[in-house]
Amino acid sequence: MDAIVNLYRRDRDERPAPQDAAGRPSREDAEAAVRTLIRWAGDDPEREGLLDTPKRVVKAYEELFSGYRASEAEVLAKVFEEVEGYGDIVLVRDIPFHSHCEHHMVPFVGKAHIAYYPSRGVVGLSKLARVVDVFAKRLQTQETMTAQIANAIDDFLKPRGVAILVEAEHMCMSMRGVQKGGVSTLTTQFTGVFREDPTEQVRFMTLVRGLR
Ligand SMILES: Nc1nc2c(ncn2[C@@H]2O[C@H](COP(=O)(O)OP(=O)(O)OP(=O)(O)O)[C@@H](O)[C@H]2O)c(=O)[nH]1
Ligand SMILES: [Zn+2]
Repeated sequence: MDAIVNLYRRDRDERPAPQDAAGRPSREDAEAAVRTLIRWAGDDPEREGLLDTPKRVVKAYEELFSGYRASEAEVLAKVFEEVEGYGDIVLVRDIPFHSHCEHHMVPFVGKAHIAYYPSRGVVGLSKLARVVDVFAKRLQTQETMTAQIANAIDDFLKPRGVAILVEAEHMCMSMRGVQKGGVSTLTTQFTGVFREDPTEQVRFMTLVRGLR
């Protein structure tokens, strides 16, 4: 388990800063690349219905991959130190997200469930959903995304522990390739008390699956 966590930490540390725009192609270059892909798919980028498509696709990419220009540090910067006697799990479940796998650049779509045990403070609940999007809106694997979310909350909040469950359907498995629709992939990451104490993991899973 430690080896896996360390792998992800190393992976995260060695990534080029996502905000670094050096070497980024121009908008015109990106639009030309879309025209090439349209031709590769077998259509004519000069026909009426497709004329504005490269522009739209590039604009959509700005939105779908906005995570490269977002920072978990900014999202999690505001910690409320006052917990006023609360010392149990905070769980925010069913956070919807959509991401793109780094293998095919095809969407994977699902939900994240995030819990932490506060120690020195809590964050606004929306920040947990925002931190999901920081990482979801980049190219990656579900495993990496799960680890990155857990590590970010661990690093910035310094809680007694973090537990994350991510469940998603990968369109690269349903729309192409093996063509198995409706398959769920579940990934988890536990730190601190959740990693050390299996009963806390069970409690987390029970709360995630519990009363609706
Ligand atoms: N572990 C992991 N695998 C993923 C994820 N997203 C996609 N994949 C897998 O990435 C693999 C890529 O396999 P390759 O053999 O290199 O590519 P491929 O020929 O397109 O594979 P097929 O999807 O089996 O057709 C596939 O097995 C995908 O199911 C992810 O988030 N995590
Ligand atoms: Zn894929």
